[in-house]
Formats: sequence, structure tokens, C-alpha cells
Amino acid sequence: MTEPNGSPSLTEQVKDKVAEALPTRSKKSEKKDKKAAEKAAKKEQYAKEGKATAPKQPVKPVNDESAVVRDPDAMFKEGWLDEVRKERPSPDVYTRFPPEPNGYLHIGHSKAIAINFGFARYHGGKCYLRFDDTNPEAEEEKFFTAIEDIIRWLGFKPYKITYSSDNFDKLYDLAEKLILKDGAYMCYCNDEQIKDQRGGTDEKNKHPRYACEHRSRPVEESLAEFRAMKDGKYKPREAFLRMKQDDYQNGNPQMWDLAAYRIIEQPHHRTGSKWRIYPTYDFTHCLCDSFEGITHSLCTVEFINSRESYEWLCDTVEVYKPMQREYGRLNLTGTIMSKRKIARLVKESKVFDWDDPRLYTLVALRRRGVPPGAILSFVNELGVTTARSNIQTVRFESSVRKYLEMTVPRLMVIIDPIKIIIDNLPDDYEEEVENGFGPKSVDMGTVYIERDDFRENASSDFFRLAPGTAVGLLKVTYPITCTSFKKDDATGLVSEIHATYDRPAEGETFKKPKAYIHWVAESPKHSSPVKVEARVFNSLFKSDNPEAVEPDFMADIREDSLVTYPNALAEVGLNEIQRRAPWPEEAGEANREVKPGPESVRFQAMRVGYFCMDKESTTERPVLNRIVGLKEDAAKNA
Ligand SMILES: Nc1ncnc2c1ncn2[C@@H]1O[C@H](COP(=O)(O)OP(=O)(O)OP(=O)(O)O)[C@@H](O)[C@H]1O
Ligand SMILES: NC(=O)CC[C@H](N)C(=O)O
Repeated sequence: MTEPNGSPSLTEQVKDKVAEALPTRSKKSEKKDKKAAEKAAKKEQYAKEGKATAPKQPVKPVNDESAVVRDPDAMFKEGWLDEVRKERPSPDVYTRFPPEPNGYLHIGHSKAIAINFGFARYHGGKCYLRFDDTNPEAEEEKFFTAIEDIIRWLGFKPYKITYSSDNFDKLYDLAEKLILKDGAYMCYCNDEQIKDQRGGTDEKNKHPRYACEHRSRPVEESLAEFRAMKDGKYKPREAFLRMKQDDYQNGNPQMWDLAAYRIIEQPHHRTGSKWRIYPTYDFTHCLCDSFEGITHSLCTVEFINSRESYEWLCDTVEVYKPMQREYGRLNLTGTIMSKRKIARLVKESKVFDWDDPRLYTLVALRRRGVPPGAILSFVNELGVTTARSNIQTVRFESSVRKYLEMTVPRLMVIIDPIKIIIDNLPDDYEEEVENGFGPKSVDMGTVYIERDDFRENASSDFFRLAPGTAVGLLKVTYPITCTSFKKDDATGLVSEIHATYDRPAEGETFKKPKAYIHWVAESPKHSSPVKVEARVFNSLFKSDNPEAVEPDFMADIREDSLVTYPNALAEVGLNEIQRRAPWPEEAGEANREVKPGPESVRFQAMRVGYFCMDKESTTERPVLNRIVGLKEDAAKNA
């Protein structure tokens, strides 16, 4: 598209700029046809999903049939979820995601979200977000908001937001019905007595199960006592309503007369002080599924034994019976997911807060800059089976890296700078500098490079900058050679390097350097570079299983889990990338129902890693979080 005066339109100009700043194919990458083919197929896939158009970039046409890219709907088309659908091929599909509002969701929950919301979406059905709020002791308002927000951030829209507590009246009526059908009784046993009735806990004194004395009481008495319990006759733990499930033949402990209602004296955040008795999970979940007409109730395998009690209760109180099926939990090794343990890390200031980028809560992954689409693509890649998946964090990171590689722009950032003065810069060098997001003209008299790209002594195994050696600067035609350097007496660190620009004389050729390094230019005219703080996160724990460490997981915390670079410098193009966020453009937060936050300013800092803007950024001082490192990191140290 061109403007009436024949010059490219603003959109075209911007697109060109993006293209320039996006990944270009190096010789090394050209060898990797398969990888390129995968990328191209993935790009096509994003477009097909209508979720993303990966920014314009040079990718080789796909002609390698061996390239395998996971279809974004693969988890629904094949395997366990496909079987579940075939088992109940009802025309309408209703699912639900039922979190307890007692903490922030973690990476494991993203699997439950992707399964429940995704299954409904794939089959043209509807998914409820149902807050399973039957325990007022643990619930807090902030968790309701955070859970809803993160689901929308992941790109899902609940059909309706419901609360188990919406059904307290109906549930109570069904509890009375259950008693009247001789399916429940009021029991006054304590924990010890219940354990003994179930055969005892001491291995040496195991005995057959037996019924408690309350089990055979008349129905009318249980009903009267249940009403009395509701009206405040008993204190917590003095009495409870117990389901009459067990026929003493059943080996499933989830059928051993489970509790249906218990006394909790804390006001409920929604129903206030109306109730002193609250239904348990086992009584509530199946009945709420039934009220909402859930067709496929998908949950994790630890509920497999509960399926029998789920079906028993629906049948006994004669309500519609949904189908419960169970999939394997997702766990990331080397992380902590337990709410109690994360709370301790926060309380003892080992992490900033629940959204500290070293954690694997979804708020933390969001703050760290992981795009929502990357989380979904990771879950899809793993697939769904009944087996528990114990996945290493490196696999998660590699999935995120693959996603970012396709979708975010590139920029140069120096995290630990040393200044170089180029003493012989010719006046007409600008044509020899290819610039991306920044201003067209770059003032290259003074540039900054990474401290570890310089060595005080040249050696045959070091291809970057050292006295008397030449190195290439990315996007600059000719290399530079170090002529001298100065050190700071106080710190002993190199403080300034002098170099020459090696443009060959007319008719001469130049020797291509063995390595190219990144750099930023000092250019007051363009307010360059941008001073930033860069935060590099390593894993929080030393081992793969912090829970197994003695005396406890706190002893496994790494000292270097956060490395801060307070004096990092970014190309001024950072401002343009920020202005045009969210990145990825369409697969990112732009299409979602949440306002993109600073973390949606994502880019690749060339040779350093993928970064995003942290929520603590100010206009004067942007703070960058490293999302993941680059695969090429190892090569950088060659
Ligand atoms: N690690 C996991 N992998 C897959 N699904 C999960 C995982 N953890 C929880 N879920 C599922 O998410 C849904 C809502 O979870 P809820 O908050 O009630 O879970 P939870 O088991 O209390 O989680 P946690 O104790 O780990 O915080 C449930 O259906 C649950 O089975
Ligand atoms: N069936 C389920 O999905 C269980 C959900 C319930 N909130 C729990 O984890 O305890």
C-alpha cells in the first residue's frame, strides 16, 4: 500500500521496521531446514487458529514433510479426550472448571483449564467457571478475582461464573431427601472412632470394618438432629451428617460412609452467617455438576475412587448423573506448588510475592513474561493421558522459547556494559549500519558491549574482542579491532576500550570475523541508550525434588536464583516495542479479555535471552525480566 504521494504508508513503514528487527536467517540456521519448516508450519497454524499472525519474517517455505508440528487442537482430536468424547457423544457439551478459591492457580491448573475450557470450545459447548466455595475458612475475595483474571488471560471466557454456594438451599433440601431415603445419618463419632470403624490405622491391630452405633438410628431422628445441627445445637466436630454408602463389602474407601455436612462457625463470604453447616466436597461436587447439566466432568486421577460415590449420590437422590472421568496431573519437577509452602517462601522473603517470576503460579509466569499462548501450547504438546506427568522445567522453557522465537521482535540489550570508543569512525559509516526498531541514523562513536565479550589477553580459543583482535558488531558491515583498554584502579575492572573501525581501503577485501557480538550506541541526539535494570532468574531450587531435601525445601534454595544487572542498556528501539505491545501481536493479550500489562512488552535481546517488562518499571527506569535464556547461550561462551 502506498500513500497518494507514492511513498510507503505508515503501516508499510512500520512493517518494514518490524521485519528488519525480526530474526534473519544465519548460515547456521539455514542448515536446520527441519527447524525452519517447523517454524513455518507453526506460523501457519497460529494464523489458522485465528489467534496469531507471527510478525513478518524470513522463513524458508515448508517443503520438508518430516517436520512435525503439533496441531493446537491435537489434545482433543486424539487420545484420552477423544475417547471421553466418544463415550458420551451427546450433542451438547457442558464442562466446568471448579477451583477452590483458597489460593493462586499454578501451572498444573493450566492443564485443567485447557482441558475443561478447551474441550467445550472444541466441541462447540460451554464451560462454567465454578468456584468451589464450600469451606469459608480458607476462602478470600482476592483469590476469586485472581482466578477469573488468569482464566481470561489464558484466553478463555467462562460461559457462566457460578459458586457452589449458589446451591446451598438446594443442597440442603437434597440432604434432607437423602436422610429420608435412609441414605444418610447423623453421627457423633470423633476422628479416632471413625478411623477405628474403618479398620484402624495400626498395621498390627487391623480389624474388619464395623458400623458405628448411629448408623442404625431411625430416619426421623436423623432428620430432627440434622435440623437441630443446622439451628446451632452442636459445636464444630460434635456432630456431622454422614452418608450411608457402605455395604461392608466395598473395598473403595471413598464409599466408607463419607461426611456430607459439617459445622463451620465462620461467616461465608457470600452467604454471611446464614449457614452454620456446610456441605463437603463429596456431597457438593457431583450435585452441582448435576444442577448445571455438566455432560463431561473432567478431573484429576486422585478423584478416581470418588467416582463411585459421585454416581451413588446422584442415583440415590434421583438427579441427572453427569459422567466423571479422570486425567493425570501435571507436575513440574524442581518447583514447589503447594500453597502452604509458597506462602512460607513469601512470608520469609525468599521471593517477592506470589507472582515472583521464579515461582510456577500462573500469576508468576505471567509476570515473568511467558505468553498465555505458550502455556497452552506446552500443555497441548504434552497431550492428555491418565498418567501423571512429571516434567522438567527445562522442557517447559524450551517450549516457551520455541513459541517466542516465532513471535517476538529482536533488539540489542547489554546487561553488563563496557564502553568502547571507536577512534577512526568515518563520517559516512551510517549506510553500513542496519538498524531495526531504533532511529535510522546511529551515532556509533561510543558504543557499549557486554563485559564478557572482552578479554584482556587474546587467545586462540577466544573469538570475540581482545587487544589486537577484531570482532564483528551485529548489523554492522565491517568489524572493529581493539587497540587499547583502561582499567578502573578502584575496582580492577576494565572501564574503557579503544578500537578502530576496519573498513577496507578501496579495492581491498576484508576478512570476515569469526564472531559477531551485540552492542548499543551512545547517542544523546536519540536519547540512546535506554538505561534499564535487567533481572535474570534462575531456578529457585538446587535440586529436582526440593520437597525431599532435609530438613525441608527451604534448605534447597539457590543463592543465585535472581541476578540483577542494575546498569543494563537497551537500544532506544525498546520504546517502539513498548508502544506497539502486546507481543506476540495477535496471539498475545490483544485478543484476550484482559488489558495487556507491562509483561506483554516481550522481545528477544539478541544473544542474551527473551525479556519482558516487569510491573515495577517506571518511565525513568524500565525493569526487564528474563523470560527464558537462548538456546545459543552455550555457544556464546565459546
Ligand atoms: N497439577 C494439576 N494438574 C492438573 N489439574 C490440576 C492440578 N491441580 C489441580 N488441578 C485441577 O484443577 C481443578 C481445580 O483445582 P482446585 O483449586 O480445587 O485444586 P487443588 O487440587 O486444591 O489444587 P492445589 O492443592 O494443587 O492448589 C480441579 O479439577 C483439579 O483436579
Ligand atoms: N472434581 C474436581 O475437579 C475437584 C475440584 C475440587 N475443587 C478439588 O480439587 O478439590
